[in-house]
Amino acid sequence: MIKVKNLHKSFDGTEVLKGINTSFEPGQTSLIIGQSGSGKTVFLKCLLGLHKPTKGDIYFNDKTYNDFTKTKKSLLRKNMGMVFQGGALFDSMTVYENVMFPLRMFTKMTKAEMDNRVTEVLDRVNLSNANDKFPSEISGGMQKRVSIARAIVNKPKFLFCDEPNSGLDPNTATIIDQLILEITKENNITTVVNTHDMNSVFEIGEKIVYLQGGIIEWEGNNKIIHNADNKDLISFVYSSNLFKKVRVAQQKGY
Ligand SMILES: Nc1ncnc2c1ncn2[C@@H]1O[C@H](COP(=O)(O)OP(=O)(O)OP(=O)(O)O)[C@@H](O)[C@H]1O
Repeated sequence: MIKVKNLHKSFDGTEVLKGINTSFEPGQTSLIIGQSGSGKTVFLKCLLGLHKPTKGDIYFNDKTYNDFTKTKKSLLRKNMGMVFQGGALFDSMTVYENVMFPLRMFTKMTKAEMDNRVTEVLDRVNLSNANDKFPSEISGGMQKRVSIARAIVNKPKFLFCDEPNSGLDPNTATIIDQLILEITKENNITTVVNTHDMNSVFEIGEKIVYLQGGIIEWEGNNKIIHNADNKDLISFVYSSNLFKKVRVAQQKGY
């Protein structure tokens, strides 16, 4: 569970986040959406502890970063998995080595234990045949699956995904969305996804936070978004003719 209380973040006196209050539940995929420059990345970086809030607090199971000693902060970070926008795989390492990397860095597992865990997660993301391949030898969708495997190999309690579908075709994007949703449920992870992908909003938007100008303008889920009374949100989500038709269908209860 993550609770965000009155979160502010400024850079050189310019306020980017202007008092965010929200929470993210375990076992649920929560999406942060909003126009370019609305503060999504800054918000995600605050959650990850990469930006220190100017004001306000973020609670991870009732503890804030401020409550923690250096050792406990690194323990918390160990409990966080991150899927980066571009995948951020190490080009010089095989798929297997990429996924093993966090275990080598953060645990004292034996080689046999690491082998078991890496095999388990690669199997989970349907990549058991790609162990010896390098990132340049696999498709973008497979790279994203490796990135997800690497993010969950340490059994994190919190999973953060920055634009996990960028650069993927719609079919592959749906597979990645479903994988994130399933892994969230199977492991009861608190998952927060930063996305521009409106398909994801409808597919996995169990909670949706709409940021505009550094504040939350609307919050809800994919079952009620078609009835939102926020004009900016509606024109943002249902911008294409196809999605306008989706909204009409949703309002008719299809
Ligand atoms: N390190 C920084 N220093 C100064 N300003 C920053 C910094 N990081 C972000 N900003 C500013 O904060 C604002 C919000 O940026 P942010 O990257 O969070 O937007 P975003 O919603 O993620 O946009 P996009 O969808 O295009 O990625 C922008 O005006 C940006 O210039």
